[in-house]
Amino acid sequence: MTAELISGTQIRKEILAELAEEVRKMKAKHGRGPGLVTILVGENPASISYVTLKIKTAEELGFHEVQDSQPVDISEADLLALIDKYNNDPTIDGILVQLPIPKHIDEKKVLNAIDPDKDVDGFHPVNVGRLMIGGSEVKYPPCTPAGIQELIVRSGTETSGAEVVVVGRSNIVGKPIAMMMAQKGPGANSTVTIVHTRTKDLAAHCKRADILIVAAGVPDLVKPEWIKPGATVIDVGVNRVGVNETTGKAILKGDVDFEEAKKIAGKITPVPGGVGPMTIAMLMKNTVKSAWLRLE
Ligand SMILES: Nc1nc(=O)c2c([nH]1)NC[C@@H]1CN(c3ccc(C(=O)N[C@@H](CCC(=O)O)C(=O)O)cc3)C=[N+]21
Repeated sequence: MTAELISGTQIRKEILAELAEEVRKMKAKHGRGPGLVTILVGENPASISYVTLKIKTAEELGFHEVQDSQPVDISEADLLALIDKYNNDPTIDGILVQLPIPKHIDEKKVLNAIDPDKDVDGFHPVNVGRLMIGGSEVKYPPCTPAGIQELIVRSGTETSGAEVVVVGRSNIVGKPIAMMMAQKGPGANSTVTIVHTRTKDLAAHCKRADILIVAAGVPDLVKPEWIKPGATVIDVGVNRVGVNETTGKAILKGDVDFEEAKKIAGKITPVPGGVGPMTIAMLMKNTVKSAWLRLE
C-alpha cells in the first residue's frame, strides 16, 4: 500500500480562491484590500526566496503589498522605528519581519515591537498567550501550525482522541502545534506528546502516533520503522540538501525519509509541496482577517 498524498499545493489553491473572493468584497465595500508589509533585513538567499513567494501570492490576491528591504547593518533602533512607522500606518494590516534577523539585533525586542493587532505571524507574546487560552481568544494563529492543522483536517484525519506526537519544540512550530492539537474544539481534542533530540527512545514515541508531526530540521530523521502503519505523517522540515545542476534551484528534503515512509503511512505530506505552501496561505488568511477587523 502506498500512502495517500496530502497536497499542500492543492489545498492552498482552495484557500487562496476563498480569500480572493473576500478581498473582492472588501474592495467593493471599503475601497481597499488588505495591506501587508514584509521587512527583509540583509540578503539571506532562503529568506529572499520565501519573501518572493509571499509577495507573489499577496499580489495575486489583490493585496496592497509593501516590500521593505533593509541593509544587513541597519541598527536596532532604526529597525524598531521602521516597525513603529508601519504600526501607525492605517493602510497596513499585517507586518512581517522575515526571520532570522542579523545577530546584532535583539529578535525578542523586534517581535515585541510589532502591534499585536498587526502581528499576522502570530509571534508576539500577546498572540502566543491568546493561542494558549484557545477558542475565540485566538486572533492570529501562527502560520505554519495553522497550515498543519488545516492539512490534517482537510485530509479527513480524525483528531479527536488521536495520539499526536510532535517532534521538535520550537516557538514557531513544535510548541504551538502541540498546544493547538490538545485544545478543546474541532480539528483538535488530541492526546499530545512533545519529543525532541534529548528524548529517550524517540522511535518508540513516534511509533505510537496516529498523527506524527515532524519539525526537527534534520533531514531523514524519521525512519520508516518509526511510523505506525496507517498513520498521518506531516513533514515540516525544509532542508536545503544541495543544488540542482540544471535549474540552479535548491534541492529540498524533509525530516522524514519520504520514499520509504510512504509505504507505511496512511497519509503523508511531501516536501516540497506540503506544509510550505500552507504557511503562506495562512499568512494571507491572517492578513485578510486583520483587515476586516480594522475596517469593521
Ligand atoms: N517572520 C517569519 N515568518 C515566517 O513565516 C517565516 C520566517 N519568518 N522565516 C522562515 C520561515 C520559513 N517559511 C516558509 C515559507 C514558505 C515555504 C514554502 O512555500 N516552501 C515550498 C518550497 C519553496 C522553495 O522552493 O524554497 C514548499 O515546501 O513546497 C517554506 C518555508 C516561512 N517562514
